[in-house]
Amino acid sequence: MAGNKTFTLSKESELRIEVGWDAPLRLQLTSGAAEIFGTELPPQYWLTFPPAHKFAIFTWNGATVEVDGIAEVAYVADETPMVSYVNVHAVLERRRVRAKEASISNPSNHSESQGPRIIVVGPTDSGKSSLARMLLSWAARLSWKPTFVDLDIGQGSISIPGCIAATPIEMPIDPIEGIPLEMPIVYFYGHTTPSVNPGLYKAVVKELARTLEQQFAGNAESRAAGMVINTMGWVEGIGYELLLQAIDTFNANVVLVLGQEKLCSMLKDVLKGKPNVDIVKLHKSGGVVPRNSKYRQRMRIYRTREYFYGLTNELSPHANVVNFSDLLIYRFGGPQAPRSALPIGAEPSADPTRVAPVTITSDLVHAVLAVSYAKEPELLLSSNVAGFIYITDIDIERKKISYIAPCPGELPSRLLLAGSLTWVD
Ligand SMILES: Nc1ncnc2c1ncn2[C@@H]1O[C@H](COP(=O)(O)OP(=O)(O)OP(=O)(O)O)[C@@H](O)[C@H]1O
Repeated sequence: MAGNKTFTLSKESELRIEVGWDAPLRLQLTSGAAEIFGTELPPQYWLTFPPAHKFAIFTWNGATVEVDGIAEVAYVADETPMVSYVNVHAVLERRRVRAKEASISNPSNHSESQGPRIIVVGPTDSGKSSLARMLLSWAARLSWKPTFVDLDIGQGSISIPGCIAATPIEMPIDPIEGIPLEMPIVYFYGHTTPSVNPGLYKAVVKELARTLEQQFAGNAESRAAGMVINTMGWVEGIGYELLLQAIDTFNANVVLVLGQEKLCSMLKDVLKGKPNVDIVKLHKSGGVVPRNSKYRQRMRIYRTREYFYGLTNELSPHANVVNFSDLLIYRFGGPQAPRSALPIGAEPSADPTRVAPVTITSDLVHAVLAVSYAKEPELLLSSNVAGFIYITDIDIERKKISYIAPCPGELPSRLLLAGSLTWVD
């Protein structure tokens, strides 16, 4: 599709758009009211969407939208699962109101004043992130500040890939800029698939849950607003095991299962002993665009680039050179004890969460490292991270490391974590 085009949307329909890879696309709402994943569009205002963006403009009561530019795909669909999604939102809203009332009438009872803890599960490309966004934005439009937890290390939307993170959502999510990056709580796993070190993945999930639990205990407002947890699309084998762990660790009480009967019945069966957990099956939207591994890889690069340079290159990252001795780099899952060092008969067991120092070699060039808030190496697992740097050069002779950081000045800590994440400018 090329040039300007006006789309007329009738009640409860949506315009689905896929922006091409080569150029951005502009659009404006010319009449009526419409929203993108729960966030209302400003009227008569041109919005520019970057290449490869895929989204839907949904209207409850009718709207017209003018599109300028080339879209790879643009069509109107009037069959959507949006009514069922908003019905879930209405139930959640009542629970938040009840929790808030309880926090006023009985402030010491933390279980009654706990709002809904929703976890969105389903296979890859079932629309989990989009549904999580809608639920968060609809809640934020009603002045709640729900916490968004993203456990998807492949396509993380709060931090960079390889991390799990949480952040309060205080405003409807910007359809272009996404989740605001202000002060999220980020834990570093270091790889983009959990199978590299499932034990570590479980441990960082636990750490994030522990930190959030502490925050909720002291903040009645965010406790009542509850949380929305987005998960990975891996629902078989270890992936399924990790889902169950997440439901349990975050004490989720609403499990929304997108588009898979089998997963829903498995969860109902395994969670039948927990009557306070509601499991709700929802239809996947026909608009969800399946993404292949190449696209996902490209989006990961895009996301890391955005961290260092900003969405529109508005950040200017800083190059620094330090001595080897200025930085202490560790990695998790570090070396298991050799058999010879074990008591006779004992089997070597690698602790997936044990940290080991990393020897600085040229192998670290292009590595993305997390800067930890930990005060000592033993605390690396339980500490969240302040941000990331990437290594541009290692001078073995002069023992110097060159790196790029998103902001100037000294790093907040000299304890860094390495995984398998890399970035090439
Ligand atoms: N109704 C829709 N119309 C058009 N595009 C959509 C719609 N719903 C979702 N999308 C797009 O489809 C893609 C996949 O959706 P989404 O990210 O929500 O799925 P997911 O299940 O979270 O994926 P993952 O497998 O990464 O976990 C995204 O680019 C999203 O913006």
